[in-house]
Amino acid sequence: MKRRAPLHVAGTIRAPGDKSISHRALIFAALADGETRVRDILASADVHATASALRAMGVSIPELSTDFVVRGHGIAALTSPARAFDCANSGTTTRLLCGLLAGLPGRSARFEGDASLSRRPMRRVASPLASMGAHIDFEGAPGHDGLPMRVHGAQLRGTNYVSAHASAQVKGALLLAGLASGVEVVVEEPYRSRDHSERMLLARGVALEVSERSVRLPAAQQVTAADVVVPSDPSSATFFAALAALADSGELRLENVCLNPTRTGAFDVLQRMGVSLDVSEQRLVGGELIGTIVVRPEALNGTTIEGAEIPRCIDELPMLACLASQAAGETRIADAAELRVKESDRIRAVVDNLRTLGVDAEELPDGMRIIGSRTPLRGHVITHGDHRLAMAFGVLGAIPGNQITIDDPACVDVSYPRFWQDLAAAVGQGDAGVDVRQTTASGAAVGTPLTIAIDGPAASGKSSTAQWVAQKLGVRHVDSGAFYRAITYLALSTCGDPESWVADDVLANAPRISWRLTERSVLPLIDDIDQDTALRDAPVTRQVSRVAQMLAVREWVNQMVRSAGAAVDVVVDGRDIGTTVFPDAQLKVFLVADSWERARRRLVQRLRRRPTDAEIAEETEELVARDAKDATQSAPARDAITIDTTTVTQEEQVERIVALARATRERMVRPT
Ligand SMILES: Nc1ncnc2c1ncn2[C@@H]1O[C@H](COP(=O)(O)OP(=O)(O)OP(=O)(O)O)[C@@H](O)[C@H]1O
Ligand SMILES: Nc1ccn([C@H]2C[C@H](O)[C@@H](COP(=O)(O)O)O2)c(=O)n1
Repeated sequence: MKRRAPLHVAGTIRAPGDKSISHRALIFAALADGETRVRDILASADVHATASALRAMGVSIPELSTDFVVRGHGIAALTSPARAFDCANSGTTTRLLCGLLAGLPGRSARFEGDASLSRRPMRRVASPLASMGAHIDFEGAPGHDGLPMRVHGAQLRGTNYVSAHASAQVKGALLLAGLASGVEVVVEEPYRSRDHSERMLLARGVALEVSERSVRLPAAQQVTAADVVVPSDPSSATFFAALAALADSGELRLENVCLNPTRTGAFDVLQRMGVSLDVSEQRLVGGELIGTIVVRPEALNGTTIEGAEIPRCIDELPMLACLASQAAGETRIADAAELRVKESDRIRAVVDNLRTLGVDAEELPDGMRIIGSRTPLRGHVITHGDHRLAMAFGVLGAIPGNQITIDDPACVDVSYPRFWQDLAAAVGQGDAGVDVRQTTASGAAVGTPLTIAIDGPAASGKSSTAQWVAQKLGVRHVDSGAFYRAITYLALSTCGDPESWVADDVLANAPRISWRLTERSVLPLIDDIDQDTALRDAPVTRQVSRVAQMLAVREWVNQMVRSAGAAVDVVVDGRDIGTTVFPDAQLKVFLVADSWERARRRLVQRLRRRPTDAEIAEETEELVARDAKDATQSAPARDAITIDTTTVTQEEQVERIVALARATRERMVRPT
């Protein structure tokens, strides 16, 4: 089938710093006694997790920027962190620092992560470390070998570890454990995995012996400080190489790309599929080969990707699979079972999404089979919060004629925060400031986020319904009332008599409030701690309406809520979400219920028993009084759909909103 409009791709892309090298730049700087200047680091969520963890161990690391200096004090000076490491979504942070901590006698740390990271297996690092004498406890359910885990550092024995997988994270963890305990470590792998650790350690005076499939770290090695310039990440550059390959005309120049041979498998695959790639300006910087790649479109053919090539392109496989959906013939990916334990089960997620879009794709135990075609692709992609899925399908969404929405475009922050702007620029949508998620050159909606506003009076069921709807749709939930409650909670202890509260004093506490995503819900944190129960207590509930009347506080909450709900599919609940906070929400619902019924539900929720009529009557009075205090900001938006829930079950109202959301999404993907 013919495309509706040609795709012209042009310009120069300098993809962000390499993620693997960025983590290691910080870690090796922390091991050295001296200053390390770090330039062009990837300042993404994953790398922030490593930086925070190292700071908590006493290393001086300023805010990440394009040029900064890390001051390490040597391995012996590393301390136990005062709080658990928040590894967020980062497997590299977890596995590498697990190795380092395990080899530091007398130190210990608890490792925590988000839901996706907590599902990922850690035994692959814990087992070889345990064979060296390390103590690692998994604190989750019995049999669960993921986070949370506690690592107790010890003086380890040397090891000669023969690994069943080619894994740079396992290899890196063992080398760090050996460095920390000063013992010999030999790691043998079935294929050569990424060798950034080896290159960087050699450049820092460590006497490593490296051969094709093994590395030997002699005992008692010191790491010296050495400046780093981080090259562009070839995994990130691959998205743009694929985009250029899919174009009808133009050429894209990818600058400063890391061409380490353990990382360039995807470029080999692209060439085999017929893509024209010219590599020039090659040079060695800090032990890494760097160069420029110019990509031009060509007719694409399917291929087979398997065996030793897999570790060299493991992170690029989602993009290569998406590219295969546009190539002539069949593409087969095998020997890649590792994909199932990445940020998502990337075999299942890629195949499911391709099939949703209309591609003939089949899941294999260790890979997938894809039959290419040029039929326009339509549908909604579920990323499971996986950055590489968002970007791979984002590239397909940029092809004219395709209509693809993406549930969580913001998850690209993990490795490529500027991805959507760079994509917009490459497909000729003007300045890098243009957001390709809104529309592409083809007019296709590429991940235009769906915003659902749920407003209504107290105890009408907003937050529980919003949370349930968000869960069913697989999108984010933000409870705006929780932010009013958080700032009220702090005012209670810092602002004296509530009668004399003024906005400036109340807002002085705002810097102590942040938010974090747990599962799918945004949680306000106070001094980094979740105070959920206290926020629902009577003292806060009694004063929160007063605070919610302060215009400056409303502005602050609106900003917090907008930042928590920006650029992702989201359900937000409150009083003025559809009118003020997200007036452009595509779906607005206003929940109402008889005040007696609302009071009854609130009491059931609070008392966990059937309330008496007298109790309900008293609670009804309080609710009505609260409604009056919140009345100014609580009117329904003109385009809101009002649902009276007095006589329906909560499940029914959730189903109704989910159906409305699906219909809304359908209209967004296929505008009439
Ligand atoms: N249709 C329904 N039938 C029975 N119970 C319901 C129904 N809808 C909501 N509920 C229950 O009512 C209680 C109050 O709901 P919820 O806390 O979500 O209200 P809210 O509007 O967010 O309240 P607030 O504004 O005070 O935060 C919850 O226990 C919820 O499960
Ligand atoms: N968008 C919002 C959300 C909440 N409020 C007010 C209403 C209440 O007084 C208070 C707490 O809300 P709840 O948790 O009970 O939903 O915050 C508001 O004015 N605007």
